[in-house]
Amino acid sequence: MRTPLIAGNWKMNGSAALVEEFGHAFAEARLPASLDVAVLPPFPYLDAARRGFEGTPLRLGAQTLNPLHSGAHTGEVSGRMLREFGVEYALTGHSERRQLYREGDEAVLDRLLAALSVGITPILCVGETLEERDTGRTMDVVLRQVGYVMARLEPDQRSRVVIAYEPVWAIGTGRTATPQQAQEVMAGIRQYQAGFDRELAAGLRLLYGGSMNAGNAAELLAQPDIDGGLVGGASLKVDDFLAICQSAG
Ligand SMILES: O=C(CO)COP(=O)(O)O
Repeated sequence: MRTPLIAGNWKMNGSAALVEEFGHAFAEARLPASLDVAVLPPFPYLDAARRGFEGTPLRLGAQTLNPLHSGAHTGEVSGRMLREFGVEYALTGHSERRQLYREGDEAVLDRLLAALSVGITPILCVGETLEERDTGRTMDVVLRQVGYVMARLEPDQRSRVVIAYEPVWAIGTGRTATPQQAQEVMAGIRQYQAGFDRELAAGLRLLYGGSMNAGNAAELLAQPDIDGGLVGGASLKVDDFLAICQSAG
C-alpha cells in the first residue's frame, strides 16, 4: 500500500516563531499511524526546523535546489547542503519556479537528478494553466511534464519520485479542483506510468495541490488515486495543517 504524504509548502512565508509553533503542536499531535508529513520552510529556517521538529513526526523538505553540488553560483543552495540539514524531500518543477524563474523541463530534470543523487526524495510538480484546461489540453500538458522526466530516469530512480498534480489555476486562488477533476488527471498519470511499468505505477505516490484546506482535504484524499497533498496557504496555520494531516488517515 502507498503511505499517504502531506507536505506543507510554506513558499516565501513563515518565521522562526512559526517553526517553533509547529514543533510544539506536532509533538503533542495524534496522527494516523501510517502517514508521512513534511514541512518545506524557506532555507533560513531549516536549521531551526531540524531542531524544533526533533521527536515529532514532521520531516523536512526544501522548495528547490541547485542541480550542482557546489561552485560559483551566488545565491544558490545545493542538495548536498540540504542533506546536511536533514532534508528528506525537495520540490522540483513547482509552477511558480516554472513561471517566475523560467525553469523548463530540462532544468526540472537536472534538479530532480541532483536530489536523487544525494538521497532526497524529489516531488515532481506538474499541472496545467487555466487556458490549457479550457482548450482541452490538460492531459497533454501534464503527461508531457511527467513523461519528460520519467522517461529519462533509470527504473530504480523512477520508483523514488513522488508526483504532485497542482493545476496552476487552483494555486492560491481558493478555487480547488473538484475531487472528480483531480482524480481524473491523477488516474491518467498512473495509467500512463502503468503503460511502462505496472508495478511502479501501483506504488507511485501522487499528491494533489491547489487550495487544499481543512474543509476539502478529506474528500480529495478519499479519491483512489490521490495519495496525499501538497499544501500551500493552509500549511501556514498549524491547526489547519494538523486537520489536513488527520484527514489523511
Ligand atoms: O502551490 C501550492 C503548494 O505547492 C498550493 O498552494 P495553495 O494551497 O496556497 O493553493
